[in-house]
Amino acid sequence: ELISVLTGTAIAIATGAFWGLKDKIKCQLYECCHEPDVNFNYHSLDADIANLLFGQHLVKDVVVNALKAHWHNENPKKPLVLSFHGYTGSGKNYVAEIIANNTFRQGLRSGFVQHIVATNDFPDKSKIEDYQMELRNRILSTVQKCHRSLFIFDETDKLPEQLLGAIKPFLDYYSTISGVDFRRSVFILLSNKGGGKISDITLKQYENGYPREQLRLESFERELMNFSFNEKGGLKMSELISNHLIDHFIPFLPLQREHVKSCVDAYLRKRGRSDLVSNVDFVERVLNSLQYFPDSSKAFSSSGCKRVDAKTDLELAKIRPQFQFDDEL
Ligand SMILES: Nc1ncnc2c1ncn2[C@@H]1O[C@H](COP(=O)(O)OP(=O)(O)OP(=O)(O)O)[C@@H](O)[C@H]1O
Repeated sequence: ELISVLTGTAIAIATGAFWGLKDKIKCQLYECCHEPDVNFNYHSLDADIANLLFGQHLVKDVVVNALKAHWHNENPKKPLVLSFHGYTGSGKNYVAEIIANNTFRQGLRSGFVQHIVATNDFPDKSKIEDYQMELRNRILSTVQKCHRSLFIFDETDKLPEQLLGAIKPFLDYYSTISGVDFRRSVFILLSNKGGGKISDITLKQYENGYPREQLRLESFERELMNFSFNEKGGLKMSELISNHLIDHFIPFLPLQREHVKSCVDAYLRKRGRSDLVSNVDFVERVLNSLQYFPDSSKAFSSSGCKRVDAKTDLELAKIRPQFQFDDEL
């Protein structure tokens, strides 16, 4: 009897080792849904948001903690759904990318991250039914491969209502859909909706001379909910809201000149031109090549930090290289 117990144990160990080895080899070749390919790094996410993102204190407060709580919850009731709102160039896609980089080794290139851009992926209105099916299958098959998948819906405000309706069941409190458990995945909806309201609130704070860092999430959340409810075409969005499927509405504030300057500095460092960071004339030329609003105070950049790289490159191209100057002598 002892021999048979020992043999059984040896077989179990050998089988375990075999599967372990097989998994290891497979994961060397393909992406796997566990460490090190999928590993939420709370500390580096926190550090990245603190160091790389300028002027968005609310994002830092809410996003990092919401993700941390969801990731460490053994038994989440639903997927985490974050709705990012704000004007162009304020950092919505950038934050989604930072989240992907701190969760998946391959970042946005991971097979467990789906970046869905409404106007690009679903351009033809007459094909809505095909798109509905396609989108549903895309979501299902991704979560089937990894329950920790991340879905980024860019331009959610331009997503046809039928398509927004198609994703609704995935955001809901169901334990499984077609046998797939969605509760550990994360959905991030990006839109420009509410950008005007966010900017009004931030402008008022600015004009009253209070620091924007004093603005709290509550000042925006109700406004954003009302806005998404009432706006034309926001019907399905309002269904997501009334069913409490969106966990957090996160406002991206319009960026001030000082934040854009931080973007210019960061880009110069990335390009290996830290020497120009303290060159006031150069930095001012870049900043002046962007537009600001409103006319009265020019408080905010119209394109946030979006065109900073291109504008900085343009100014860099105008600088005559030193050696050329020497040559001419
Ligand atoms: N708050 C910010 N801090 C640092 N860099 C930023 C910030 N906002 C934007 N950027 C820079 O500008 C680029 C463009 O921003 P991003 O694509 O995130 O804007 P967006 O809010 O998603 O705009 P859109 O609504 O047009 O899609 C980013 O890749 C990043 O380099």
